[in-house]
Amino acid sequence: MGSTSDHAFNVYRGTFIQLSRLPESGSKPELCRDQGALWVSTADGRIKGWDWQARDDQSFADLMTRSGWADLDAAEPTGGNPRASRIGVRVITANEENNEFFFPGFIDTHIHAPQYPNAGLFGSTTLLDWLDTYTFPIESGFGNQPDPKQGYQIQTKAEDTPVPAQHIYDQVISRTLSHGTTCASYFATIHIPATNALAALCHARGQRAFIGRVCMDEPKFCPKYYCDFSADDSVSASRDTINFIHGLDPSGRLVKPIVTPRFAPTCSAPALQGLGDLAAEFDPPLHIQTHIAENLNEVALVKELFPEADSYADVYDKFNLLTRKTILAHAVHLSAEERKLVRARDAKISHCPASNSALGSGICPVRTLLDEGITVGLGTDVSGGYSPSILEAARQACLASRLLGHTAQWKHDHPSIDDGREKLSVAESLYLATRGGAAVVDMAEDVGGFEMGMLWDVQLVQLGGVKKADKSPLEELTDGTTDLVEAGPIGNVDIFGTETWEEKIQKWVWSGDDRNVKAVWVGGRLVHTRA
Ligand SMILES: O=c1[nH]c(=O)c2nc[nH]c2[nH]1
Repeated sequence: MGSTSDHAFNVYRGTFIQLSRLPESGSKPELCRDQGALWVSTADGRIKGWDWQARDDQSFADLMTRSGWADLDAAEPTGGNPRASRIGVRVITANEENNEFFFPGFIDTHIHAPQYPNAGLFGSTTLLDWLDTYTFPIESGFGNQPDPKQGYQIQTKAEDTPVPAQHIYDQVISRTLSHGTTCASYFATIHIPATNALAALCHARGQRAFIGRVCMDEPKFCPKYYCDFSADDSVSASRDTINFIHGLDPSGRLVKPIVTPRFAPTCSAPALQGLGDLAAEFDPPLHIQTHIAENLNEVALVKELFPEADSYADVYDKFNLLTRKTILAHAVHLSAEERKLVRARDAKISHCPASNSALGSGICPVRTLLDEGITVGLGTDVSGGYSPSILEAARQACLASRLLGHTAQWKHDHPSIDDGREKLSVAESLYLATRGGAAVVDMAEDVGGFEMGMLWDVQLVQLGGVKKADKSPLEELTDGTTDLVEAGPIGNVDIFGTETWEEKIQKWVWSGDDRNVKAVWVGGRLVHTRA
């Protein structure tokens, strides 16, 4: 928020639901609910306090008076304390009647923005043929057409960005915000202008983002029409986008660069080395993102391409790409040794269950990762994943975990345990979507919950229909009224008035979507409202 705001605080009123912090690895998060008022500074978009006593109108009025605040949108206060002598605030209310609540914004720790037009298009492909059939062709369109004689040219001027690329990126941001995603770690393409355009759009639209220019220089694997010229080009083109993003947002308050070797098969050893060095050159070191052990054929290919490495994870480690600021997408097929290495380096994992099912990659053993103390968040992995919704990713994480116990690997690793502990609860999946994701992008102190000083990266969720009468919908039904959603359905989550608040959250996870997201804020700035 800039200093141009006409008021010092926004005061949020109603129900606030978040996940508890985990006291130690292996412990399980719980859903926590508070009711009352919480205030956020318009100067820095951070939470400055709350009052969980201020639940009813009278105690809220007392809080306003005590704090010397006046609601700028209300009629002139009556009584002996005129508005002129008070500080103006704006009050935003989550309406209890309509099952509204504030919830931390979702964090998408792995999404390919240029692949969005392909969301839902994958046929029966698996990773390696999917890349050739769908992915490289669409990504290559984010630069100008290659010269048939000279091959692919790295475009460096902003005006070289094809118009459709701008439009697609704008749509990705609109769509992810509408699903409550306040922060995303984006893979762009190899093109400098289009990568910069994605960063500029996130900055202008107010979405927190990590932006990575994709590096891929290995001619043995990359198609001729979509490949960096050389390892040096991979590094210098990345440096150009990093410089652009640092210029765009010098404080890194909203948008940050992230070094992005696509994955080991597309990168030569000199490129991997150069990118590891590039990330380490900055103070603090830059974030890094890549893919790892998504698919068994990919794992075999890496073994063939890097025979000197002990494992896939070791390839990245040898080039200093396994750091505490590294996001490894997928990690479906890591060995126990590799998990130990990932844990030792404190690298993070983006679990992408929708993609893993869509491309038939396998079932990531999330419980094992968590038990071993590895930090995990959720990724949509558009367009290996078909949906830009992290709520869908949370749902798919729960479902995939329910199949995990049926796999030969799980049975082999846990021969005597059959207690269903591999299953992720709704609370755990929402933890991965919020606090887990925050830890993956190294922002656990800043986003993912409602703690003092945290940024107001939040969604306002609404469930059920908007109530017309005072009666609960169930009472209306027993009265002979048959139309439960007569007063206006809000998505697929029907609330009958008999549910506990925890049950409402379960219903949201299993049946909710963007229709339930009424408003979204990032750093205190309103960035989306439902039409
Ligand atoms: O899901 C994936 N999406 C990609 O674009 C990709 N590239 C390498 N490995 C990948 N996996």
